[in-house]
Amino acid sequence: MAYNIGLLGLGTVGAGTVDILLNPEGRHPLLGDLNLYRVGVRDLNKPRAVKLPDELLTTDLEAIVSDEAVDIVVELIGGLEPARSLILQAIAHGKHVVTANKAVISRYGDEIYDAANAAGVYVMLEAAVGGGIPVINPLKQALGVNRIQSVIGIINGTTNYILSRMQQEGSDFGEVLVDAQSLGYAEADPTADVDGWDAADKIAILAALAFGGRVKREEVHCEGIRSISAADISYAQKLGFRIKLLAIARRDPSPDAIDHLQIRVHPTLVPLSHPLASINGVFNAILVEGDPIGPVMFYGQGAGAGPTASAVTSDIINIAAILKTETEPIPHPLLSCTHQHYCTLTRVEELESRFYIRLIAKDRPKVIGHLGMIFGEHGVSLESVVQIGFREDLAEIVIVTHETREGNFREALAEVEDLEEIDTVPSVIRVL
Ligand SMILES: NC(=O)C1=CN([C@@H]2O[C@H](COP(=O)(O)OP(=O)(O)OC[C@H]3O[C@@H](n4cnc5c(N)ncnc54)[C@H](OP(=O)(O)O)[C@@H]3O)[C@@H](O)[C@H]2O)C=CC1
Ligand SMILES: N[C@@H](CC=O)C(=O)O
Ligand code: NA
Repeated sequence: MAYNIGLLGLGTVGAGTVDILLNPEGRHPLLGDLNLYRVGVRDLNKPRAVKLPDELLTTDLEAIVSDEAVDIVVELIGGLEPARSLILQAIAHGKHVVTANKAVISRYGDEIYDAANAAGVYVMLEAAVGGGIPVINPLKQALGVNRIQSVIGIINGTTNYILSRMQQEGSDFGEVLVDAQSLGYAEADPTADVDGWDAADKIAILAALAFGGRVKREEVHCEGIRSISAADISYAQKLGFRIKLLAIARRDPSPDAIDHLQIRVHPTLVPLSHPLASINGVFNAILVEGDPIGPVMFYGQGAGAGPTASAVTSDIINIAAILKTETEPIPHPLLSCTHQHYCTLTRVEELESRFYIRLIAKDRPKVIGHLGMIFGEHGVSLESVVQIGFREDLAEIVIVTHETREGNFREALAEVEDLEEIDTVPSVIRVL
């Protein structure tokens, strides 16, 4: 029995997927049951990384998702529209869907999964988080019996690649971003990577699976890496940290916030001894803590044609396996998504973190005393204060706080910024 694949998109991931589908030797025998039936693109004349017969390609994507012969629609065009509408149309026509599109799923997952459940079809998304790393299906299946306490990850390959090269070579941000784009890691608009939105989409998806409730993507606090400078990377190194863009989801430990989740994305100083500190380049890693399993870490290539296509194709064969073994496919309880309620997210001011602050101050007596006093008045205790560099009559001061409520820290910082002796506050970064 052959299952017809309608592929939408033949860019980086689409071409990687075709490469696996057309070269099944030495891979799972179920690949032999798949037939690449139609491929939808925007521009028929564009040079392609894979060679396909002309008659397979079309610019009419709606015809693919409504074609009776298509069994599985694989959406790899990216972006919100027309991806969302095409996925919904595919579902309405009874097609199973595989997608790598975290932007669509994190924003319209409720609509898409409601439609899929009503139609009795699957929407699979292993490639949407962590690229080739199996993390979605393990959260649904192998870790499903655990009470998950936290999910902390480096889940954007582009920013990890940029930060790693800035760390290793002292390279310039813009120059490394161009390399990440040419290697196929970055989104069509790399703003989504650099400003943390891509990681926020992904942690919203992981949190929904880990904690069993829907997450409103717009409530996820998100900061990117544009403001990270070579100076911060170097000071962090001297203080025993690496700067990483972390995506964090955990249960709120406060007794006043039962059932609340803390979900956020921001650059973070990670202690060198922490397992996430040594994840470099396009590699991603996701550290999950559950009860009773304890810590589990998933590690691998989080972007790029081949690794992402591996996840896409594994979802396709999962669906093919179900189609092959079940005459009347019913939503498989470990593969479908059925949660209905929305999780409550803790406001960012209530979060507890340590902070790294780099200040440029006038080099005068009592400056450090004033800083200590202001932070102290807001209940923010300082772990270390180092006056590191001098520039004419200015001093560079690097402070690391103890764990503190973010709201208190922000109030203190606003007062510090108003001090006559403070020239600028170039960096404020949370510390893990
Ligand atoms: N690149 C990566 O490493 C990863 C990407 N992803 C996700 O995978 C998806 C695809 O990404 P990627 O392969 O990098 O994207 P690309 O930009 O490389 O490819 C997009 C493809 O979709 C086609 N396309 C886009 N819009 C339309 C449209 N309106 N009508 C018809 N065809 C269209 C393009 O056609 P044409 O070629 O003719 O322009 C192109 O073939 C995205 O959701 C992305 O977030 C997930 C994990 C990793
Ligand atoms: N642009 C993304 C691609 C995969 O999701 C990344 O850099 O991680
Ligand atoms: Na994955």
